[in-house]
Amino acid sequence: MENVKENHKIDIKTDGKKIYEIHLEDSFENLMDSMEFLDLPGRKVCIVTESNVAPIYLQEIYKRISPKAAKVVTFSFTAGEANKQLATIEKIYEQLIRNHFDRKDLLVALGGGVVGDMTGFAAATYLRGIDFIQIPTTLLAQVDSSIGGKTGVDFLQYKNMVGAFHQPKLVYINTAALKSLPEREYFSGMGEVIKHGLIKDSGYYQWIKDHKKEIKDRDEQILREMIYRSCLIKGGVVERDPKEQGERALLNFGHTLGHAIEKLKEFQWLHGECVGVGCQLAAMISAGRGEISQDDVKDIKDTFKEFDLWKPVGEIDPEEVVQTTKSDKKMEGNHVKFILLHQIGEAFIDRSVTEEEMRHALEQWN
Ligand SMILES: NC(=O)c1ccc[n+]([C@@H]2O[C@H](COP(=O)([O-])OP(=O)(O)OC[C@H]3O[C@@H](n4cnc5c(N)ncnc54)[C@H](O)[C@@H]3O)[C@@H](O)[C@H]2O)c1
Ligand SMILES: O=C(O)C(=O)C[C@@H](O)[C@H](O)[C@H](O)COP(=O)(O)O
Ligand SMILES: [Zn+2]
Repeated sequence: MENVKENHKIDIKTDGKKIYEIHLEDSFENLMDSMEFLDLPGRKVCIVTESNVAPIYLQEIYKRISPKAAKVVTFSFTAGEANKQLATIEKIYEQLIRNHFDRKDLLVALGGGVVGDMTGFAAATYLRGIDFIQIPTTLLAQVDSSIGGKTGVDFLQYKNMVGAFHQPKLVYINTAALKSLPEREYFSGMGEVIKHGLIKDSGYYQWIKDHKKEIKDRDEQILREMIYRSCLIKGGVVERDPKEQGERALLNFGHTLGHAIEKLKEFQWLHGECVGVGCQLAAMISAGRGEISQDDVKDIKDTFKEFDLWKPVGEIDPEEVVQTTKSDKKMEGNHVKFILLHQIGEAFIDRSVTEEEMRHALEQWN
């Protein structure tokens, strides 16, 4: 990975070849410069967004793209994880067919991770694959979901059960879009940010702790540095292992139990909140094995708590969590794929975590 133009751009490469750029901006002013290479005059564009984002940002994005493209249409669905499902994908296909979209046309994902995952999946599957770009508008999407090409939907409320790897052609991040993000959603994004520090970079984890006040205040410089550092971590993993053959599984830290809890709470707790809880539980299991200390666990819990990433997990039956985990796609035969910590900043894949260890962590939760 290479940093160019004073941290405004990050190149994502696989096998030494650039596949796309992440542009880190503080407005939408440079969007059309960033999209120049996409040769828009010969292409139709469908901007996919949802009911909370559309009233704030759709008009501006539409106004910028429409003079440059052959035609621009929009598609907006009702916001929320509950709509991250095949029924919404079908409606996107309908809009594309109605407007005669062909293989050279382009989708634009304008929104958070729900929009990004579904737009990417529609792009991966419509006519066996068309191009798409990401314009992420939540912290979670800017640091994590817009990068790396994991696209898909939930099925029977099991997370991301149906999907495809399909990389975007561009990720355009406007950090100013986070000004309108509600606090709970902003803190949810911190679940993935803290995860990045815990699995890959203890210095970054320490930096997050040292700057918690500025992060909470959404200080522009600190926010920019944080998003940049998280994009480097996520992008680096994706470059080395784009299709999750090995290292990329580390990005699943906190997701084994987190996804089960997200399902059992019927998406009332946000993805980043469940990941935060899942990271804390995985830290407890790591400590139970003597990998990290109880002081580390306390430190990790305190850090998540700073961003309201603690939930009353005790209200869920531990047995249900364990059983739900066993129906998730993280099962390999009889073994659940778990990510644990050797130390803060160093994660590893483990396939030997027992039901008893999971249950014990859930019962000890406080
Ligand atoms: N593909 C990946 O690699 C990856 C990584 C992490 C998470 N995810 C997925 O991402 C999803 C979570 O993403 P999310 O947290 O962005 O959720 P989200 O897309 O539901 O957005 C969160 C909320 O913020 C609102 N919103 C979005 N941008 C806004 C803005 N700028 N101002 C005001 N409101 C705004 C949305 O309408 C929504 O209510 C989950 O489905 C998760 O599984 C995918
Ligand atoms: O990019 C990845 O790889 C991740 O695992 C990032 C996660 O934060 C994200 O929630 C992802 O969608 C989880 O993927 P899944 O394959 O466990 O459903
Ligand atoms: Zn996640």
